[in-house]
Amino acid sequence: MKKTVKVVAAIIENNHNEILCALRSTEMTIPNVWEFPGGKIENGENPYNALKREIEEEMNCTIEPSEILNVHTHEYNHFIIELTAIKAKIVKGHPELSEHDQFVWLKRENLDSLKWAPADIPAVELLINEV
Ligand SMILES: Nc1nc2c([nH]c(=O)n2[C@H]2C[C@H](O)[C@@H](COP(=O)(O)OP(=O)(O)OP(=O)(O)O)O2)c(=O)[nH]1
Repeated sequence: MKKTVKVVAAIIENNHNEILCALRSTEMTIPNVWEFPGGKIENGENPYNALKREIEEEMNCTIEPSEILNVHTHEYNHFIIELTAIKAKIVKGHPELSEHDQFVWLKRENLDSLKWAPADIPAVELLINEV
């Protein structure tokens, strides 16, 4: 049976109504596709705290999560992901690249110009339709 992995991802919006998109590197699982930064929820961890921890670790900045955009389950070849997308603002620092190859800030209407991780597509569509 495939393992289900719980992942949180941050929909980080700046003051220009742009959203932070991150390119998974060639060394990561599911490489060379765009995602929202975040990572796996640890055992017993609250999703909001997990997201704050992941963003500190992977971008060296502090976020304030606000609300859940959506929760979507997607089956990949080797595992099932339950992806919780949470809206957030940066309250300290600027995103620094470590694990990702690239960051871009995009307006909602341009989000569909990227090749997204399959599990992220429902969140991307919700964001595009928020305009
Ligand atoms: N952080 C994040 N992960 C996502 C998204 N969409 C999506 O399918 N994933 C997948 C990629 C990874 O397999 C998993 C998240 O784990 P992670 O961010 O800790 O990734 P990782 O490559 O370090 O994980 P690992 O498999 O090497 O342990 O969820 C997303 O929007 N954000």
